[in-house]
Amino acid sequence: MNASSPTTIDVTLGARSYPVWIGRGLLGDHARWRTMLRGRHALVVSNTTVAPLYLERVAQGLDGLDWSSFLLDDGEAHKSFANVERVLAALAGLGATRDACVIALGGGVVGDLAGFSAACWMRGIDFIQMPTTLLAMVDSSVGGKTGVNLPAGKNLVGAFHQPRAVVADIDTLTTLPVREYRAGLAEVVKGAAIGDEPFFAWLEAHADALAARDDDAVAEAIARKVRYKAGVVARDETEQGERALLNLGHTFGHALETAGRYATLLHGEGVAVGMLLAARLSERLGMAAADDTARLQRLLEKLGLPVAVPAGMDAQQLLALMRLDKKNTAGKLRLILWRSIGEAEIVGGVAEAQVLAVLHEAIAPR
Ligand SMILES: NC(=O)c1ccc[n+]([C@@H]2O[C@H](COP(=O)([O-])OP(=O)(O)OC[C@H]3O[C@@H](n4cnc5c(N)ncnc54)[C@H](O)[C@@H]3O)[C@@H](O)[C@H]2O)c1
Ligand SMILES: O=C(O)C(=O)C[C@@H](O)[C@H](O)[C@H](O)COP(=O)(O)O
Ligand SMILES: [Zn+2]
Repeated sequence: MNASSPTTIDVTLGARSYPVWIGRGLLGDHARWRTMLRGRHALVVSNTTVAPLYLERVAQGLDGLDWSSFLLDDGEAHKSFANVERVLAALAGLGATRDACVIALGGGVVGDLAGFSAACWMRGIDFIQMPTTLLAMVDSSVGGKTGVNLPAGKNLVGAFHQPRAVVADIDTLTTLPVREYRAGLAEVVKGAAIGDEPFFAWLEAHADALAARDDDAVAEAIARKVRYKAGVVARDETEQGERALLNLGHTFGHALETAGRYATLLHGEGVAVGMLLAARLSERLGMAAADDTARLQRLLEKLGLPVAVPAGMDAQQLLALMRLDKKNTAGKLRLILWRSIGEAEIVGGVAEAQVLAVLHEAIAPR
């Protein structure tokens, strides 16, 4: 895999189809992504950690355009409505017209917020995802879910707004801290756990290589996960059905992230713990076998991911946060559970008592 021959995976959505390019040196491959910019204006949204590392590489490709950058402070807490307003003010300052393009350079926080800002400006302009975390490459940059958090919960405000292209330059992963890298692996495991048992078995077989950040294993894991997600999104762009499966572990995980005020668990870490809680709930409801839970836990541990609810969390508070999850209907919890590895399903009307039992057990195990 190199700059001249990246892996290309198309997200097929008719006239709004777009390529996901995965390879080395892609931020500097200006000829490739510059063709995606239609107008005269571009706003690069990044953050104070990523911009010093990679903004210059992107800036060289914007020569001749009216462009500027807007940098967020680092962290999930900055995926906020207030920052959307600031990005929109930056677009206004640039004089951005409807053919302008927002470029999201960073992890999922930058991508979600920049994408939502692009969806709002003049009722929707182009944006390009340039993911620089593993999590953003395998998940958040693909599929067009954009949005921000509210104090009441994660991603409560947002829009489906697809990017024009995704430029995943895997060279950027060399500077990614190990904890962030591992958090990205959780979303890879999730894809396999939902609907691809052979991929799950491949992850088990390559867990040591992935934990050691072996280049070939990482590149293959990225491509396999993106191919899987692109297929789901193409079949169900706005989550009327199948796409909800991509939320495995998220009802619990989002509650854990929010309860910790984004200072305790990273998103991917919340998903790791959340998947395990979903597996235990599946077991409790008689849907799945304990062996599958154990297999999931072993893989997460091998990849260096947390598997326990952090100390000090309260089951009732977590349940209250779960009640605001977007999948719920008619005041009832709707969760993604599984029958076995690779066979997840949407389960409505889950009794709160069962969820609480799983939470209590996890918080104070016997
Ligand atoms: N839209 C979706 O479909 C979707 C999917 C999954 C997650 N998400 C969202 O994505 C967010 C999590 O994304 P994330 O895990 O990328 O977190 P993040 O955006 O906070 O990035 C993680 C950390 O890595 C730093 N960083 C980024 N790239 C770097 C690099 N190359 N080198 C060094 N440091 C780098 C960032 O500054 C940050 O400190 C959450 O808000 C989550 O809700 C959205
Ligand atoms: O793309 C999707 O669909 C997902 O659910 C991917 C998730 O990994 C991601 O965290 C997403 O942001 C969650 O969305 P939400 O609808 O639960 O807010
Ligand atoms: Zn996620």
